[in-house]
Parts: sequence; structure tokens; C-alpha cells
Amino acid sequence: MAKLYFYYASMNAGKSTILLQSSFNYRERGMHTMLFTAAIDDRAGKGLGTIASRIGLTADAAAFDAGTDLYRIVVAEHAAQTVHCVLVDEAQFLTKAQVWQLARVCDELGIPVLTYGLRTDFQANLFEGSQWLLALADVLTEIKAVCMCGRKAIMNLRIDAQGLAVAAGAQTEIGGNDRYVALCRRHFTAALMGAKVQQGRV
Ligand SMILES: Nc1ncnc2c1ncn2[C@@H]1O[C@H](COP(=O)(O)OP(=O)(O)O)[C@@H](O)[C@H]1O
Ligand SMILES: Cc1cn([C@H]2C[C@H](O)[C@@H](COP(=O)(O)O)O2)c(=O)[nH]c1=O
Ligand SMILES: [Zn+2]
Repeated sequence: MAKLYFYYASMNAGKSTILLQSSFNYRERGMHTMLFTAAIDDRAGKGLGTIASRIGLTADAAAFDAGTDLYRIVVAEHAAQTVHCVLVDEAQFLTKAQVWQLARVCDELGIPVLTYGLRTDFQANLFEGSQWLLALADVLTEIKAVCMCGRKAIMNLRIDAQGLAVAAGAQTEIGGNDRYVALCRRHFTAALMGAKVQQGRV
């Protein structure tokens, strides 16, 4: 029975790496996978639809935006060539409707769907896609990252060019290690209260 999976983590946790490894496992056995990533996240190249891991692994992927009908795209591909697995990176950027589309891919087409993304934004609010994946996914798996203090990093601090915490702004702002730091809740809170985020303890 196909399932909908949500692998969630802070930034820089290995999500894209694990996605690419999972897809490779299917493909090296001759099975066909479909990869999607958010069109807005152009760190690997504007609109190129590339999933890139910080350790250098990359793969072509279809780019989705808020208007993309993921169910329709998978149906069309599945009719042309059997799809054995759908993998979605940057799943936090999915809309509620798109999470339901992915649920249909599982329930009506019998294709497993593996999604990978953040749980919360720089203000500790759930992203829309994350909220509905937490609500609807059959399997929720946390990918663990480590704060500078050694605790599990579950929060994502947005920082400015001087490395200081940014508390206000738009939810969506594309960036990497230059713009975000994954922290434990204690250091996230301390940083927002003005503490300098540095190695070791606050
Ligand atoms: N040279 C390296 N060798 C091994 N692991 C690395 C290297 N550089 C970064 N990493 C690890 O790769 C992970 C980031 O991978 P990535 O898939 O891009 O994360 P995410 O998609 O969650 O942001 C981090 O856990 C980081 O510690
Ligand atoms: C916390 C946070 C992150 N984002 C963006 C920044 C990146 O482009 C992606 C996450 O990338 P990952 O390295 O694959 O985890 O999300 C954002 O727009 N808003 C936020 O609050
Ligand atoms: Zn910490």
C-alpha cells in the first residue's frame, strides 16, 4: 500500500542528500522516479529545476509553484512510463491543495510519495506545506541536525550580513548558510533576545 512520507528537519540537515540517495536507490534498480523541487528556490539555478545538496550531489527535477497541479503531472507521466516513486524537495513551499494532490497520488495511483522539507520558518511558524504534511502524511520522520552546542537543532534562525538575528520579514526568503543558522530552541530564543550566537554555550 503506497504511503505519503514527510521527512522534516531544520536547514542544513541533509534533506536533499537523503532525497537524492533515495531516488538513486530506485533508479539503480531500473525503477522510474519523479523529482520535484520548488521553482522559487533558485540556489541551484533560476527555474532550472535542480535539486542540489550541499555535499555536491545534484539531479534534475520538475519545478513546482503554487499553481502546479502535481497530481495531473504524475498521472500523465505514469501513463507514459510507470512511476515507482515521487520525491519532493523543499516541501514546505507546497500549498494545502498540492499536499492533497500528493495524497491522491498515493491513494488513487498507488505510488509512494516522499516529501522533504522544513517544519517551521524563521519565526517558528509552520509553513503551509509543512502544516498539511504533518496533518496528512502516513509517516513522519525527523532528520536530525545539530546545534553549535550539541543539542538537536530544530529551529531556523535568519541572520543578517553581520550574523545578527533577524526577527521580522517575509516568510519566504531564499538563502543558505549565509542567511540561516540551524539552532536548538534555547539558542534560537537567546539569539532573538540579542545573544551572540557563537560556538559552545550561550
Ligand atoms: N564536505 C562534506 N562532507 C560531508 N557532509 C557534508 C559536507 N558538507 C556539508 N555536509 C553536510 O551535508 C548536510 C547538508 O546537506 P543538504 O542535503 O544540503 O541539507 P538540507 O537539504 O537539509 O539543507 C549537512 O548535514 C552538512 O553537515
Ligand atoms: C527558515 C526559512 C527558510 N527559507 C528558505 C531558505 C531556503 O531557500 C529554503 C530551505 O532550504 P534547505 O537548505 O533545503 O533546508 O527555505 C525561507 O524562505 N524562510 C524561512 O523562514
Ligand atoms: Zn544550542
